[in-house]
Amino acid sequence: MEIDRAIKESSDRRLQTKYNNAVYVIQRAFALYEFEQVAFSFNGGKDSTVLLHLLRAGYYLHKEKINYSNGNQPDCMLKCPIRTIYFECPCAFPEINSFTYETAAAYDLQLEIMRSDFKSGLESLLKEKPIKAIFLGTRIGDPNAVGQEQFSPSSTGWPPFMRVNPILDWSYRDVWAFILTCKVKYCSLYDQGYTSIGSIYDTVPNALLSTADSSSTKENFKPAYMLSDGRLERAGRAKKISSKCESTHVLSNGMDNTGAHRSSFLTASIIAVGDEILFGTAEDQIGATLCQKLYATGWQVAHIAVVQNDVDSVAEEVEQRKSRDDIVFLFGGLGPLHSDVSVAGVAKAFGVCLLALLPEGITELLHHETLPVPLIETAQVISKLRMDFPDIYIGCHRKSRAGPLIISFVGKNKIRVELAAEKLSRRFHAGAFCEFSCD
Ligand SMILES: Cc1cc2nc3c(=O)[nH]c(=O)nc-3n(C[C@H](O)[C@H](O)[C@H](O)COP(=O)(O)O)c2cc1C
Ligand SMILES: Nc1ncnc2c1ncn2[C@@H]1O[C@H](COP(=O)(O)OP(=O)(O)OP(=O)(O)O)[C@@H](O)[C@H]1O
Ligand SMILES: [Mg+2]
Repeated sequence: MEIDRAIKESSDRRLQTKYNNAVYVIQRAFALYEFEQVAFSFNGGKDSTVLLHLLRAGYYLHKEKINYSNGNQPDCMLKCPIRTIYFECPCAFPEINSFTYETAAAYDLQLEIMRSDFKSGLESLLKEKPIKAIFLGTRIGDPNAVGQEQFSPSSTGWPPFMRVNPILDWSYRDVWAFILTCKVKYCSLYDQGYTSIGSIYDTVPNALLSTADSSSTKENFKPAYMLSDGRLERAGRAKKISSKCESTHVLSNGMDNTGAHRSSFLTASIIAVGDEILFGTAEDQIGATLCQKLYATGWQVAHIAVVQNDVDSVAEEVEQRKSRDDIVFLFGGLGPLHSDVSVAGVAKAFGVCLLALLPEGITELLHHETLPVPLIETAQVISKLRMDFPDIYIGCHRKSRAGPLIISFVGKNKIRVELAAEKLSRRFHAGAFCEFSCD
């Protein structure tokens, strides 16, 4: 099979691993479901083009396992008559439409054309056909990939089916390495500088591939596979500028979809997490420095915020900024202390779980060179103290990266505050605290 052979003959070890894993997922899906129970969601884009050829390879290898012979068919045309769903939209690029139709015909894909929105289209299709699993070319980094795994049931409110995402962990570079290594056809728009394709209203060539110089009148673009930083794959896609104003998008050519000019800067936002900044006991020094550095490198800082050490406050701020800005910086609240909730807040904003907390018994690894006690040990003691003193606010911060940990106790009853502080100091050896002050 030509795809399998091209990958095996290539010297790209990373691509071989990605290919093997994806084909494994596909073969497991073919083993789990009957052939008529699976469908392929194909839209002519680069990711679904990669998936098409992986499906062909997976289908061939699956069939081979159950002693199937494909006769004398030339293998570059190996068909995969899988049920294929295409949501055709009047706002699709004509090049995308024709590529989808031509490819479907070339590989004998059993095309089901849908002209409604995804959800209602799938609802009616699933009533008619015995579909249980749908292959998608979703990749980590796509806006809708958050929280998904290689096998992910459809979301609540959607008809029930399994989403199978064989290339979920593929990078932009992996996608192009596959396409170029296997020499498969792809939609012509990618040769004109488009790096991710949506509708004609929200997609332009990626400005990072522009070859324009001031003398030429027409702007030319390098092909998509020349984009060196895959993180900027969606730079040619419109950005929703406000959740309240769904219909207004900003394109990277500086125009919004109403034709008005807007800033063509990439935008950043900065979130500082720290009660101490809000109490006025510490100053945020990082934010201002970051603004200067970003501005100097051509970014526009659209927003800077300080939030409490509180999971929901962090989640709310991240949630709002992530859909508006190209990058969100967050600092503070990242250690092992009870008040360090930033990572949990970010996970909540993305609707995912935290993959790793720290296992017990690695306290020595967390020893901070200027702290006489491992930070994690302090964290445990303070957590316990918070249970004993629910009436006292216990905050922790450091003035600088190398500075000592400042633990503050705030409460209405001075005796209780002193008692809490004393209880803390008794838990550590003499000299662990270099200073003790009471306002
Ligand atoms: C076959 C198929 C299944 C989908 N299943 C889900 C789903 O279970 N949950 C969901 O929120 N969106 C689902 N979507 C919608 C996608 O998450 C996403 O909105 C879509 O690919 C469009 O991306 P766009 O909004 O950038 O055009 C599905 C889309 C397709 C084509
Ligand atoms: N109109 C559609 N019809 C069928 N499937 C679709 C449609 N739009 C998206 N999908 C599915 O969602 C996946 C992810 O879409 P996405 O736009 O990120 O990728 P792509 O179109 O393959 O490539 P690109 O990122 O270059 O646009 C597709 O690979 C496809 O499986
Ligand atoms: Mg697309």
